[in-house]
Amino acid sequence: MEDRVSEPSLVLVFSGKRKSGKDYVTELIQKRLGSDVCCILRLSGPLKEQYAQEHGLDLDQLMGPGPYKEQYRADMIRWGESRRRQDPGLFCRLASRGAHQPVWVVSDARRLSDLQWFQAEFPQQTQSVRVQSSENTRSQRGWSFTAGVDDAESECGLDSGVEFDWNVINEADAPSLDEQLRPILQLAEEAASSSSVNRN
Ligand SMILES: Nc1ncnc2c1ncn2[C@@H]1O[C@H](COP(=O)(O)OP(=O)(O)OP(=O)(O)O)[C@@H](O)[C@H]1O
Ligand SMILES: C[C@@](O)(CCOP(=O)(O)O)CC(=O)O
Repeated sequence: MEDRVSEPSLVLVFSGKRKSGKDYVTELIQKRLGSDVCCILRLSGPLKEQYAQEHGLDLDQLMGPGPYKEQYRADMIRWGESRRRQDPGLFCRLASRGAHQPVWVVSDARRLSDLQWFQAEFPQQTQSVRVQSSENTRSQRGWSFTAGVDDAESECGLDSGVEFDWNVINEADAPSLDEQLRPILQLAEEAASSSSVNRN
């Protein structure tokens, strides 16, 4: 693996629908664990970087939560799919370049091939996490159904056929995120401390 500094002790692979809160939840995990222990890997990061460069777009806005990226989403999906057809692990590999923390949080798996890549590379360490929110809640966060996006593989590729190790309900009337994330954070802390023992 090019540029990999060290093997992770735990890889948490997150997926969820648009505006389910994948970024929000994964950023909360990183905040709780600290950025020395936990890095966030966005598979869409290298994809958006290259897409922005080729199309002369504003990368910061493409990376953010606002409406800008939605104008380009359908075309970015097509563009990314053509790259993935040539090399299904491309964005997984690029996103994990240089990651050195013991806990990796992959914020945006969308296809079975994304999850399978991490499971194949790190069979002992990989756990899958699904973030769930109702359509009503997602709409309040700015989501509206877009044909060609919300009914395509990018949004539906992990809807069935996967038994997630963890499910997080990101809703106001669900138990607090801190409460739901407690066992995951505990696992991550154990993984991080076993990695520091092994490294010393
Ligand atoms: N539990 C929460 N409390 C408050 N705000 C939230 C919560 N979850 C998500 N949000 C807000 O909802 C919006 C969408 O969340 P986020 O960007 O994390 O979703 P996402 O699944 O990464 O979306 P996408 O990939 O479609 O951009 C953001 O503005 C975020 O701050
Ligand atoms: C193009 C794409 O990477 C956009 C992801 O954007 P975001 O994670 O929703 O901000 C989706 C995809 O890979 O199909």
